Amino acid sequence: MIPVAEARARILSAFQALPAETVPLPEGLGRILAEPVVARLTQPPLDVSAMDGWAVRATDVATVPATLREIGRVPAGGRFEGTVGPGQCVRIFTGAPLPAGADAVVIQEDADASGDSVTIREGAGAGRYVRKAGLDFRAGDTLLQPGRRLTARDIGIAASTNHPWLRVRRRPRVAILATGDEIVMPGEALGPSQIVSSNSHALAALVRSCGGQPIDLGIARDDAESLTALAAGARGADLVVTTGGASVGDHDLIRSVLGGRGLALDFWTIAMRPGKPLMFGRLDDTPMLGLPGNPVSTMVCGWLFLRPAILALQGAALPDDRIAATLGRDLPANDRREDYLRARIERTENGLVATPFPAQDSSMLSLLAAADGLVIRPPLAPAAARGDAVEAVLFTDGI
Ligand SMILES: Nc1nc2c(c(=O)[nH]1)N[C@H]1C(S)=C(S)[C@@H](COP(=O)(O)OP(=O)(O)OC[C@H]3O[C@@H](n4cnc5c(N)ncnc54)[C@H](O)[C@@H]3O)O[C@H]1N2
Ligand code: MOO
Repeated sequence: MIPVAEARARILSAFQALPAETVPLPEGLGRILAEPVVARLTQPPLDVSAMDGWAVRATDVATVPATLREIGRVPAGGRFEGTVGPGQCVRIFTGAPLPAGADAVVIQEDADASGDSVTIREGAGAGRYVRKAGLDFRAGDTLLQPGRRLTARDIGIAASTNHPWLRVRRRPRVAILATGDEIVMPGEALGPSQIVSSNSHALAALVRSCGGQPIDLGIARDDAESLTALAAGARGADLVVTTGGASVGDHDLIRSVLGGRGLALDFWTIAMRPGKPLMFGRLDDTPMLGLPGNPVSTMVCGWLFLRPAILALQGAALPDDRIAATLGRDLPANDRREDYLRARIERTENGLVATPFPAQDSSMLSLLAAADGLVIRPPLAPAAARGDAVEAVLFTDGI
């Protein structure tokens, strides 16, 4: 059994970023940026008004009230060709370019207009309500760095600088192979001792939420022929994930069958609960992560080992999902496996409080669905009391 941190490091070292591809801007949402987004223009392109009112010369309104003559008007998208001279002003609207000669804007609430005569009641210093050209960004500025998962805000800024498409990492193709005679697909007729392959679906959803493209290879029966045939479908994937058949029982065939058919293991078994029989290696040329079949073990290992691999394939940094919390209940001493306890995590006036559920059996998906995260108990940790400091994983979108 190798430590959790070593398993994670060995898995991560096997992956590098996939090539980039070009996608239309709206399809960039959630993708990992492969090349910097550099401003193609300056924003705003000219000095513009931030308000509706009159463009003035600040010196003309240094003493108020002051009466000016309106010599024209300029809407957003328009342009006033003349120059504002002493005693003159131009009617202006939000976003419109400031006319030559003017250096400030008086908002319309502070002025009274009658014909072309405008009486200013509140003065405005030079630069008042003027957005200088380039206030937001200038052509050539780097606005977004590679490795970033694109948000709606990022799509907005890329659009504002006139990028119709983006360079993002190709979505990793992740083949998912379930195993077991007792497993059937949702919707299929269930025999008395059969169960639904929740793992296939939960893993596919996890893959998708990390930016990958899941490929369902189906459910291999507990025989060498079925397993070999379905595992062949992994060819061409960037990663194959198996679930079940990882342990030591007579029907746990992943190592015994695939071992003779192209599987080269890097490691098998880690000092972790849930997830002890985790395996990692290559199936021919395809990296392979063998997850334990228990549904909670599959998903907790999916979060801790599969997600980082999919992010590494996209050149994305692993978001920090660790938090400091205080324990909401007493815990017994731990054995030599690093324990990940499903827990409710609440924000209180004393900070985050993490309360592990009393039951932790790795078949109980209901408690995983109810959990906000996982309290981490290091190997051989002594008994802990309510109120003690603990580290926890906080689930974010995707699990
Ligand atoms: N003698 C030992 N027995 C076991 C050990 C051990 O060290 N010695 N380890 C236990 C641990 S820990 C785990 S975790 C499990 C993992 O075993 P497998 O990876 O071989 O998983 P299976 O036996 O195939 O299945 C376990 C459990 O999960 C259910 N399952 C499997 N696939 C799915 C699926 N796609 N969707 C939903 N549920 C699934 C399956 O029906 C079993 O109930 O081994 C322990 N045993
Ligand atoms: O490691 Mo198993 O995942 O404890 O049930």
